[in-house]
Amino acid sequence: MYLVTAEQMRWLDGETIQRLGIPAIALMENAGRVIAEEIVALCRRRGEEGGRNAADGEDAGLKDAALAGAAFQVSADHALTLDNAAAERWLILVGKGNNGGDGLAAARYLRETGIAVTLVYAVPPESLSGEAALQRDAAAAMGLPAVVYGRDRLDLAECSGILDALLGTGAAGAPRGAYAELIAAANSSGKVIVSADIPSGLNADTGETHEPCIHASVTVCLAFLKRGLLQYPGSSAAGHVKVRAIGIPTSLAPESGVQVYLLTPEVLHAHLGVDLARRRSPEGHKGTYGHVLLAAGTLRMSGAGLLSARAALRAGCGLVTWALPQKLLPAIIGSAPELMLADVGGNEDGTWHAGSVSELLKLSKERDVLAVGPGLGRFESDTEWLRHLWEGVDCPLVIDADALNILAETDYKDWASRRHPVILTPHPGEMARLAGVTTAEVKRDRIGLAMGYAKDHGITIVLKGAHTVIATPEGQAYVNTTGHPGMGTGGAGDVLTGMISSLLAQGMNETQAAAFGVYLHGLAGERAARQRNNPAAIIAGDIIEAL
Ligand SMILES: NC(=O)C1=CN([C@@H]2O[C@H](COP(=O)(O)OP(=O)(O)OC[C@H]3O[C@@H](n4cnc5c(N)ncnc54)[C@H](OP(=O)(O)O)[C@@H]3O)[C@@H](O)[C@H]2O)[C@@H](O)CC1
Ligand SMILES: Nc1ncnc2c1ncn2[C@@H]1O[C@H](COP(=O)(O)OP(=O)(O)O)[C@@H](O)[C@H]1O
Ligand SMILES: [K+]
Repeated sequence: MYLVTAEQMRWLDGETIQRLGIPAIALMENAGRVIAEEIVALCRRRGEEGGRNAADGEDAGLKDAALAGAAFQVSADHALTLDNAAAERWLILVGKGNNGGDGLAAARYLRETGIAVTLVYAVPPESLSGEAALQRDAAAAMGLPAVVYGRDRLDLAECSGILDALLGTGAAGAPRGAYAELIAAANSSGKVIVSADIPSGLNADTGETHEPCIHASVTVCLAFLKRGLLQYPGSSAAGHVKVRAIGIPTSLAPESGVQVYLLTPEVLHAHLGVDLARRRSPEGHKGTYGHVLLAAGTLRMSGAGLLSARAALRAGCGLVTWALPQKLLPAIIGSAPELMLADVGGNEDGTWHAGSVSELLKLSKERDVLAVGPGLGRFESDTEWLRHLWEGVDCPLVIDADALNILAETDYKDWASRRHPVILTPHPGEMARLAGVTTAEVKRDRIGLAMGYAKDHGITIVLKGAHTVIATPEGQAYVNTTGHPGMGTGGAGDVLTGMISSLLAQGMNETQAAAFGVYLHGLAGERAARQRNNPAAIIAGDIIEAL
């Protein structure tokens, strides 16, 4: 599934209208209809008590084999049929642009089901133009009651639900005047809110929420998923996002320049070529599945290295060598018997020493991936140490945690270019240091920032946190939705580093390994949570055990 910007969406609208010759009003009709269908579905879910609904009626009829086989049958448009329609009263908040037009079309379809609707114009209806004006006139001709905000009396307490069709992808800046007042009133009404396309007040590209922004229960996103709906806080404002087709062909998307995808099993398989079943050759042996070298851990943070190493093993690679300061050895021996340990010297206090680089370079010659960073800490000449690894290690590199902080302090673009790929796995704080911006700036547009950085530096970025973004040097991005806030627990990122390294060692390319690693990490987190009373109870080791 594609994730588009408002600009790409406008291009797609335009092409459908101009090249395909589909009138804009037809797209708006489709939009209105799918929005109405989702509202009806919502009313049906919450409202039914006793009595049969239309679906039950159909089922009962079909169960009667004699009738089903012989009798002529007619059924109504189920998607727009509602038994308890009389109990519903919806307010349709109508903006001046096409988003308002979608709302007006939806109002007509809702009225057809028997739901009482009242149009609430944010601006005088005379100021609508184009297709929205056509919808205004159709609604008026149908006799739908309408009020104008600020001119007529309005009591939100009298409704059973609110359709927010104030602002869509054409919005610029924070909602102004009547728009802002209506959004604030809708939010404080306590009524269920459905948003047309995006919650009004949301930046459709970045996911920033203006003050005020609608807090919807459901957002009926039209044609293509908007990037802002996948980025927090936009994701929270949108509620349950339902993407519905309105007649704009998906085949146009590649031409629009869209490069961002929702990370689904289908995208992993069909677009990235990942074998989700991870089939293995019957002849395979531990040498077939690759060997990860991990440079991680200090005496104080030995657990980070252990978590990464164990996660790498559980993610399926054949062998893991953990290179660690000598002082850690007595504490670690026996803690994971499946691991190989490599003593690389180090300082008396159990920290790393830059002299370890020659041993690491030697070890890396017989390994398929080098992962560096978890629990590494900082040490004298660590920049030169990392530079030697960057320039001298002849296999893919995964860089995490303190190794990212080392990179952030230097202009590594000046380092010799590498033959093999690099994956950086920052959380937003580390990303901020790398990009030289504040954490708030990273959060403002995670997708945009990760894409820009990855392309500019010729590396793969895994920007962690809710809805992790994987951005490639070629300018594509994938947004993950597996996982949950319970995974915000010490060491969860170390587990991810081990998993991505393991998938690389098994022969996946950097995009496959990063995307699939993130996806599996989230799924494992979900599985781990199901075994607890509360998702907050999981710890990083549980994620490994759930792999
Ligand atoms: N055929 C199509 O194109 C299709 C379009 N579709 C639908 O159209 C939507 C996009 O429609 P759109 O481009 O008309 O813009 P939209 O979001 O309705 O608002 C713009 C209006 O609001 C105003 N305004 C702007 N910012 C404001 C602010 N901060 N505070 C207050 N007012 C503000 C601004 O007025 P102005 O200030 O310029 O006078 C302008 O007139 C899209 O999300 C989808 O729902 C789908 O049905 C598919 C087919
Ligand atoms: N709300 C969330 N939803 C999904 N995944 C999350 C959420 N919060 C954290 N995570 C995941 O948990 C991991 C935390 O990593 P990180 O911050 O590096 O922790 P640590 O440094 O302790 O290992 C990341 O993979 C991140 O994406
Ligand atoms: K809206």
